[in-house]
Amino acid sequence: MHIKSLELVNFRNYSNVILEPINGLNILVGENAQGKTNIVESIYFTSSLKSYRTFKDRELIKWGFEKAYIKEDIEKQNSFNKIEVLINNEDKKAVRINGVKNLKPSDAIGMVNVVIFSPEDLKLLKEGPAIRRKFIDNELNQLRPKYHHALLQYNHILLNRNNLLKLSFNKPSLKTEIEVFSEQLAEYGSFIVEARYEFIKKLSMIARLIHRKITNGEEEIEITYQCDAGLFNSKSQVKKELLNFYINQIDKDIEKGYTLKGPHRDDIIIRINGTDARIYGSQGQQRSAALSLKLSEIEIIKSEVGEYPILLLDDVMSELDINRQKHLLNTFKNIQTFLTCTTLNDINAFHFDNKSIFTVKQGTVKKQ
Ligand SMILES: Nc1ncnc2c1ncn2[C@@H]1O[C@H](COP(=O)(O)OP(=O)(O)OP(=O)(O)O)[C@@H](O)[C@H]1O
Repeated sequence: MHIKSLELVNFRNYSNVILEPINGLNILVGENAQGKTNIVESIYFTSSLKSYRTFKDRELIKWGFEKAYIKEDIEKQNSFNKIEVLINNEDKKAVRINGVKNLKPSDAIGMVNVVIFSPEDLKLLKEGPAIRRKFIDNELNQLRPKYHHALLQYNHILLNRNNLLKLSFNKPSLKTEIEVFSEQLAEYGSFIVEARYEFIKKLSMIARLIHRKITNGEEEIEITYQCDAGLFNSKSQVKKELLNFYINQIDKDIEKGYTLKGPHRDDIIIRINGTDARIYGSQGQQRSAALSLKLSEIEIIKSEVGEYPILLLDDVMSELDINRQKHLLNTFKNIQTFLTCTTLNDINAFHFDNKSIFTVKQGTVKKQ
C-alpha cells in the first residue's frame, strides 16, 4: 500500500501543499519547527482519524482559519482510493471516501494502515502500562473496526460506572444500576480481552524471531498478556467470568469511587532471557525490545492485510545506534516510508536506490 498524493489545506502550518511521494523512502529534511512532523501527523490522521499528538482536532487547523482539509490518494491491493477529511473548529470531522459523502469517521479507519515510530515509542518498556495498552489498541483499532467500537463503548460505560460509584457511597440503592453497567462492561470487555489475547500471542511469536536477529541470537524475548481481570478458564466463558469479576469487586469499587480492575488496567509482560525487561532491562535492551515490537507490528499488518503498511519514522534515527538503525532501514526496502530528520547525515551512511528527498521550510515542501 502506498500514498500517491497528499494534499493539505490549512493543516497546522501548511496553507496549501501537495506532496507526491514515491513508493520507497521519502525523506523530509528541514530545520526544527518547519513542518516535518505535521506531514507525518496528517498521514497518521487519515489512518486512525485522530492525531497522536493531541486529542483536540481543532489544534490541527491552521491558526486563524476555521477548517482544515486532508486529501490522500492511495493505492491499496492494486485499487485506487481517495480519502478526504474535513476538520472543523468544533472538533468535528467529515469524511469522504471515493467521493461518497457523509460517512462516519469510523468508516475510514483501517483504509490506510500505518505504523509510526517516534522517540516516544522507545519508552515502550520504560514507562507505565498505559503506553503499552496504547500500542496494542492502536494496532487493533486499525485491523479490527469492531475493536475500535468496543473500546469506545467500554471507556464510555466505564466513565458512567465510575460516576455512579462516586455517588454510591452509603447509598446501597444504586447497586442495581452499577450491576447493569457491570454487565455492559463485561459485554465489551470480553471482546477486548479476547482480541488482545490473540494479538499478543501473534506478537510474541513474531517478535521472538525479529529480536533474535537484532541481538545476533543473544536474547530471547517473550511477550505475555497480563490481564488485570485474571486468567480465563475458557474462551466461551470470558464474558461470564468478567461479569462475576466486576460484580465481586463492587463493594471495593464503591469504597474507592472508581472501577479498580478490568481490561482498562491491562499490560503486557516483556521478558528477555527470562527476566522482566520492564523492570530489569538495561536501556539498550529496552530500546532493542521496543524496536522488535515496532517491527513486529509491521509484520502483523502484512500478515493480516496482505500488504505492508506505510511506515512513519519521526525523528527516530538519531535516537538509535548504528546497529539498530541498520535493522530498521533493512526492513523498509519494500515499504513506503516517510522519514523526518534535521540533517541528511542521519541517513547518509546507508545506500538506497529508491529514495526521494523533500526539503521542508516554513510550511512549504520542495522536492530536491
Ligand atoms: N495549528 C497550527 N497553525 C499554524 N502553525 C502551527 C499549528 N500547529 C503547529 N504549528 C507550527 O508548526 C511548526 C511545528 O511543526 P512540526 O512539529 O512539524 O516541526 P518539525 O519540522 O517536525 O520540527 P522538529 O524537527 O523540531 O520536530 C511550529 O512552527 C508550530 O508553531
